[in-house]
This record gives sequence, structure tokens and C-alpha cells, in this order.
Amino acid sequence: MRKLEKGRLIVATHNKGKLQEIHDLIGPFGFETQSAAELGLPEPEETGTTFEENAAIKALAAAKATGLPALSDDSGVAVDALDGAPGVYTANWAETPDGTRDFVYGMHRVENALREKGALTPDKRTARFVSVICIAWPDGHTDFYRGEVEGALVWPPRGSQGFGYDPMFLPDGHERTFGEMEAEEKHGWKPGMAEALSHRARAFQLFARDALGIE
Ligand SMILES: O=P(O)(O)OP(=O)(O)OP(=O)(O)OC[C@H]1O[C@@H](n2cnc3c(O)ncnc32)[C@H](O)[C@@H]1O
Ligand SMILES: [Mg+2]
Repeated sequence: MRKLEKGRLIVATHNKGKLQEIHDLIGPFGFETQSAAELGLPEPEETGTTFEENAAIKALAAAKATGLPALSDDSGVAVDALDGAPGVYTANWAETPDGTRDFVYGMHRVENALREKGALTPDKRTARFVSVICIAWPDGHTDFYRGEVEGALVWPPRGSQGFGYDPMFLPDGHERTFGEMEAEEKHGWKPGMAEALSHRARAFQLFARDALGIE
């Protein structure tokens, strides 16, 4: 694992909700961050079949375009009764026939797929959110950090916080969905804290330990 020196860091995403969470997580550590979207970089095509492959595509594209280290996140929700779908295709499931992204539509699609499988009782609605963070350097070096959180999908969706599929996801041991949680409760993490809750914060925790030397 390569250490990341303080300085400019590109956050290789075009998703505002994700960017906000990454800013919250990396903010305290003194990096000067800019996102790929803010820099007007194109969104690379995510042609991989794993979170790692897609995270590498995004981070390497941004690192090579800017000559700076770049951090990406590839994430999604994997539903057991759907054999891990939508998984790496979670964003695609929210694409409407007219080509826009609509997460109410995406959540309906997941719910319809569960209904078709007869997976309507809580014990059959188990799922996990997965986040793979990739840090890439312009020389092509990459490191990966994976975080996961187990939970269940609820219907109807609850809450208007967060982004994407948050209103549908109830993490194990909690009574509120990610959509009903404050930012701090979903993805808050500070050095010394035992374990963060969200998949992204858990991946970030591993990144902070290995790449930044912060426990
Ligand atoms: O690729 P970038 O530009 O980073 O942004 P994206 O939104 O396309 O991100 P992904 O390709 O990684 O797709 C992840 C999908 O999973 C959803 N997702 C990921 N993390 C989530 C979270 O913490 N809460 C809710 N939905 C999440 C998100 O809304 C996307 O639809
Ligand atoms: Mg994407």
C-alpha cells in the first residue's frame, strides 16, 4: 500500500451525494480536493464487471488527466434474493427509458424484482451496500479498500436524507433507514472511532489507516 502525501487530490466522481460524503470524510486531513465533475473531466465508461475494475477505471482516468493522485468510489447495493443484483449495475437500474437517472424509479425496479421472486418477508429482503475506494497515481499505481454494511430493504422507502437508494436500506441493528439518518450517523467517522456505519465510511477507514497512517 502506497502512502498518500498531503496536497492536491482529485475526487474522481460525478455524483454529488457521494462527493459530499467523501468531502466529509477526507476534510479533516488537510487535502486540497477537487472533483472530476468540477474540473469538467468526462465521465469514463464503467465497462468493468466488478466494483474494483470500475473504481480503477474512474480513478486512473482522473489521475492520468490531471497528473495528480485521484480517489474514486464504486459502489452499489447487492440483494441476496436477486443473486447480488443490482450490484455493479446499481446506477444503471435507476436509468429511465428517457435516459435520466431517477432513484425512485430504481427503487421501484428493485422492489418489483423482489416481488417477482416472492421475496416479500423481511428475512428474504437481506442486502448489503458495498463501496470500493480506489486511489490511483498518474504512474498507474492503484490501491483498493472495500467496505460493506449488511441490512435489509424496506418498502415503501423512508426518509429524504442522503442520496440514491438510501431510503430503501435499513442497516442491521438500526431502526431508521439511511434515508432517515443524519449525515453524521450514516457516514461519520473520526480517528479513534471503533467502526463507522456506512459501506463508504468503512472503506474510507481502511484507506485512512493504510494510505494516511491514521487509525
Ligand atoms: O461513478 P460516479 O461518478 O462516482 O457516480 P455514480 O453515481 O455513477 O456511482 P457508481 O457508478 O459507483 O454507482 C453507484 C450507485 O449506487 C448508489 N449508491 C452508492 N452508494 C450509495 C449510498 O451510500 N447510498 C445510496 N445509494 C448509493 C448510487 O446512487 C449509484 O446509483
Ligand atoms: Mg458511475
